[in-house]
Order: sequence, then structure tokens, then C-alpha cells
Amino acid sequence: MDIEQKIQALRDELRQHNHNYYVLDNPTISDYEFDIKLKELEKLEEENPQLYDANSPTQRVGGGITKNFETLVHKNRMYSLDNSYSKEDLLDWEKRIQKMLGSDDIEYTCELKYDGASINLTYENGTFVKAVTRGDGFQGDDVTTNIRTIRSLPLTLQTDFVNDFEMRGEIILPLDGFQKMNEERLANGEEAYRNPRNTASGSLKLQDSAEVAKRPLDCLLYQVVTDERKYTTHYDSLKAARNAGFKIPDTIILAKTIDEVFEFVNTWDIKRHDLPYETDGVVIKVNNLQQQEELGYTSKSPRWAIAYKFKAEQVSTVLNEITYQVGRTGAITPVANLEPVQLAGTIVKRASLHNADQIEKLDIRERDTVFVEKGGEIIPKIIAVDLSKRPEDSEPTVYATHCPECQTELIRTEGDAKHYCPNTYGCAPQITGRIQHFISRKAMDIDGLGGETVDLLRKEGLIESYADLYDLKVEQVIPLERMAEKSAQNMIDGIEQSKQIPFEKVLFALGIRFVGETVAKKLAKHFKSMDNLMAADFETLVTVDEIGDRIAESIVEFSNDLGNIRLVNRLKSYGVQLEVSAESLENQTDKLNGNVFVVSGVFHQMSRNELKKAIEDNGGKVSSSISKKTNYVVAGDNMGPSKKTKAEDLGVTIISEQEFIEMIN
Ligand SMILES: NC(=O)c1ccc[n+]([C@@H]2O[C@H](COP(=O)([O-])OP(=O)(O)OC[C@H]3O[C@@H](n4cnc5c(N)ncnc54)[C@H](O)[C@@H]3O)[C@@H](O)[C@H]2O)c1
Ligand SMILES: [Zn+2]
Repeated sequence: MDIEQKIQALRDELRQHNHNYYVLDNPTISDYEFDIKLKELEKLEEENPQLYDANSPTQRVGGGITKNFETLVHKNRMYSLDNSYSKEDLLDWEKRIQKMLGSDDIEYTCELKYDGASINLTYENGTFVKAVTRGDGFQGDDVTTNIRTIRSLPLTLQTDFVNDFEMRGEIILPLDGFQKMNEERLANGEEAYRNPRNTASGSLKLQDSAEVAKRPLDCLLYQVVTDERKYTTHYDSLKAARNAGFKIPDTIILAKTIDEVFEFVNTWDIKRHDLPYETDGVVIKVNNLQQQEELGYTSKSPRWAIAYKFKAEQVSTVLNEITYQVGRTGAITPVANLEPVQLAGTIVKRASLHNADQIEKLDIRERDTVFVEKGGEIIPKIIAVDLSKRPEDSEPTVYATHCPECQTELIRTEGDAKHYCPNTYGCAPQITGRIQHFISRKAMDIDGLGGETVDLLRKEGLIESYADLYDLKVEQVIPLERMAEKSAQNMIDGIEQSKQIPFEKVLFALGIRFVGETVAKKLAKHFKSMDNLMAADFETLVTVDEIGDRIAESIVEFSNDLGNIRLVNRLKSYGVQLEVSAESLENQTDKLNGNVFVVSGVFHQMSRNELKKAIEDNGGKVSSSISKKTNYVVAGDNMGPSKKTKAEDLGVTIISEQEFIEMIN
């Protein structure tokens, strides 16, 4: 991978994590790991300024907007915060701002960093008007109705404050409320929520505000934004806001020196465990609003503030047993079953052990006392073993040799960290997992059929593969547990409708190892049909753009398997889309073949995504940063000035949206 590809790959990966975190409220890596990757990208971009991209995750607030709410544009942009993990970082920050202000007469405020979801509240004439999530910083979701259910939020102000202003704050879920919600869920046989932050953020996006009202959400405020010059310091404006009825934690202090800031950090690093809600750090701000204005903002965060993040929490507990989980591809994941322990506000019972190497590297054994860490992550990690507490008769862990579900001997191929159960068509979790993947939203998107029902159908012997779904009859389904005529009919209808799902999604749904959503799209576009794809040999496959050895090998293996050939033929006979439809072929041309496009700015006749799709449909390639390889920049309104200069410097042709449309028509 060259440096450009590396940067691109990191950007793509981080974008996906942002989406998981902010839009789906379902992160798949820990915050710590996320921050390390972000720092890595920052460093690479700094070393390679020619690859600058205003859309990089380093330059943008990570949040997103959902389709479920009206999108509203923020009157004043909402920023993120610069992060620091050490006192040196704070000293550097102090030096930087002293230099910029040309003064060392700076006073700071120290606040706790409340861990929830950011919100912007608009007040006009002292009355609450609307509440919008941070979104991408420019625009967010209008969640006013949901926010109105939070009782501590003043809807009208008692005392004289400012007339028109925005109040910024964090929607949080206090720990005891979170625990209660989880007790109820467990009692109802539902899965527990993972952590307060994601639950708070997810609650805001519920469609039914009566449901939101049942949740013990709270709102802690930390900034007044107004054009009225009534207060000269951040501290005074917050104090006045508190008098006006806003919930502003009284943990905030004024610090005259950075040493006083350190003291605050040290105190709260310990005392935070006594708070009724979660905090993940301290936010230090320049107190004087005039100085704040002088310092201004970077593309992502204010220069006048910085967050100091507390170190991840650690506890020690006993590892009772190592068990093994089987995924849909047959991959085995070892799991540590722990003596339940309280960690960062939740009770932890399990930790992931990743793979055999990890167990060996840390020499993790059953009955060991282990250190478990959780930095806002979902599944905590074992980071070390407390050897002083190892039982005398302890024996090194012998990794599983056979599948815990079907007792088949496990295999491990050279260079792969994971063990696999090769019993693809006879191992229950693999069969269920494959079908669950097949019906999932991004694949065949089958309404009326859920993961648990798939498991039930398999156990009842009604399905063994995804092709079997298409043979199901309403009469077979009705007798099942918790099924009624209506739900059975919905399910069969949903399966019928999935026959309209376009080929690229079907290809993804098949669950070929290493063929994710993007790869499936590429392959569908290139080969146009499943027959062509399955007829392609390794050499042909690797000539396709971005298809490497590993993917090619996996496809060849899939295509040569008799069972798969039968499955695909059955799907074809049911009418599932196994080729690109004539309609979408019609919109595809080679007009832009070999040309690389960069799209920048805001467009009028088509959305950015439509534009990108049009480029790809006509044989062009879309790249996110301008380089020597770029042929055209399609410029909309507000194209970034640095992009423009760069395009001009490199002699890249800049065209308008209209010119682009003419190009393809
Ligand atoms: N695990 C993942 O996949 C994943 C993905 C994306 C982001 N993240 C995590 O999210 C964080 C980045 O998110 P971010 O951009 O929202 O930044 P951030 O949460 O680190 O800091 C900015 C936010 O802090 C909040 N805040 C709380 N108390 C505050 C106070 N007293 N004053 C001012 N602001 C206060 C504000 O809402 C503000 O928007 C990182 O910790 C990152 O690790 C994780
Ligand atoms: Zn198995």
C-alpha cells in the first residue's frame, strides 16, 4: 500500500466507525482504539500535506444525521473538542494559546466532561423553541419533542437572562437510572444495554416520545452562545444561566494557573467515581470571551478549549472459564467468562480474548486473576494477568481443537490468526449465522423475519440454507411458537419481496468470505451476473480494480463448491436477482472510462451521492482527494478554497455540475 492508499484506508475505516458510533449508536471498537487510529491519520496527513482533504475525519465533526427526523441547520456551528491524554499535552496547549494571544494573563475554567450526546437548545424571548443534535456540526436532527420530556429542562426562564440564545449541553443517562432500565430489560428476557452514553444517544432518536419520557434522561449544560454582550466571561455566563434555571453542575471552577488545572484533574480522576453520572475527562476553557474570540476555531474544534481524557478504567477479577464462539463464517472467538465485576458503571461478565495468539502472548489461564480494562468500549479487554495470584496447580491454556457446536476438528491456515470450523454446512451457528446475514438490512432486507425466527426455523428443520426460505409456506410457519397468521403472512411476503433486491446486494447476502458490501458492488458492476463471476478464474478476478489475492481466492473457492453451485441455481430458479437488471445497465456507459473525479461542494440538481453514483455508472472513478491522478474536479457551491488552489496548482480541470451533466448525456 502506498501512502495515499494508506491514508484513504484509514479515512474510510474511521468514517465507518463514526457512523457506527454516532448514527447507529453501536460502536465496534473502543474509543481508545478509535483515538489511536485518528491520531495516526493526523500524523500521516501532517507529513503529507498534498493529500489534504477537508472531508477527512480529522477535519470534521464525526456525527451524522438520521433519516428519522427533520434536518435543521445550526445557526452557530457545533464543534468537537481537541483531546489530550497527558499533562505535557496541556502544557503545550497553554504555550500555544499564550503565543497566539501574546499574553500569559489567561484564566481558565475547569469543567467535567459529561459523557452523553451533545445537544443544542434554542431559546427565543426566554422560551424554549427547539433542540437539535450536533449531527455533523453544520446540521443535526430536530429532536425537540423528545427533549421536551426531560423534566429538568426549563421551558421558560424565570429571571432576567439574555433574550435570544443557544444553550449547549449534554444529554446523559444517570447511572442508577441506567441500571434500573437494565434490570427491567433482563427481567423481560431482553438483552442489557451496553453503556449509558450509547443508550442516552439512542434514546434521543426514538420515534415515540412517550417512550423517551419513560427514560430517566437528564441534561447538563455547559455553554451559552449569544450575540448579546451581557457577560464577559464563560464562568459568569454559566452562573447566570444556572440562576435562570439551567442545570449547570457546580463542579465547575475557575483556575488562575495551569497548576490549578492539574489539581482539578487529579481530584476528579478519583472523585468522579462518586458522581451519579459518567464522565470521561475534564474540559479546560479560556474564561475570557474576548480571548476566546481571538483564538477562534480550527476546522474541527475551538482553540480556546481542550479536553483532558481520564485513563481507561481497570479492575481485576477472576477468569472462571474460557469458552468458544462460532461465527457465521466458522471463525472461532475465545471468550473469557469472568467473575462478575463492576467496571465503569456496568457489570462485566465476559471479555473477548480475540484468538489463540492473544491467549498465548498474555499466557492467560482459567482461574487466573486478570486485569480488565474498559475505555468506553463495549466488550472489555483483558490486558494482563496478575501472576502473583496464579493458583499453584495452574496449567497453560490448551486452545480448543474441536468445534464446541459440532465437534469437527478446527483448522487454522497459515497467516490467519483465527481458527475455523470447516463444517460449513453442518455446523448450527454457521447455518443460522449465514441465513441471518442473508436476511439482514444491508443484504436482502427481509421484512417480517428476524434473527431469532431464523434460529427457530432451523431448529424445527424447516430451513437449512437461505435458499430454503423461498420454499417456506404460510401453513408451515403458523404453528411455530409466537407466530400468528398475520406475522406468518408478513414473513412470507417479505421473502417474496426480496426477489426484487438488486444483484449487488444479493451478492453481498451470499456471505462469501471477504466479499463485503463495497467489494460486492465492485464485482457486480464488473461481472454483471453471478454466472460470469462464478466462471471467472483467479487471474481474471485479480485484474479487477481493488480485488486482491485473498478475495479472489475466496471467490474461486466458493464458485468451485458443488453445494454453492446448487444453492445459486436454486436462488435463480426462485427469481432472485442474480444479474444486473436491464434498467440499471441502461444507465451505465463507458463515457467516463479511465477518468478520476473529485467531487467538492454543494450541488443543486443531484445530491452528492447521486453525483458519485453517476460517475461510477459511467465508468469513472471517484477519489476523495485531489492528486496528480485526478482528471476532473466537479465543483459545487462553497468548494473549499484549499481544494481549489490545489486543483489549479496541479492543472486539474474544474467543471461545474451542469458541465458534468452534459458530459454524461
Ligand atoms: N469507538 C468508536 O467507534 C468511536 C467512533 C467515533 C468516536 N468515538 C469517540 O468519541 C469521541 C469523539 O467524539 P466527539 O467528537 O464528540 O468529541 P468528544 O466527545 O471527545 O468531545 C466533544 C464533546 O464533548 C462534550 N462535552 C461534555 N462535557 C463538556 C463540557 N463541559 N464542555 C464542553 N463540551 C463538553 C460536548 O458534547 C462536545 O461535543 C472520542 O472519545 C472517540 O473515541 C468513538
Ligand atoms: Zn462447527
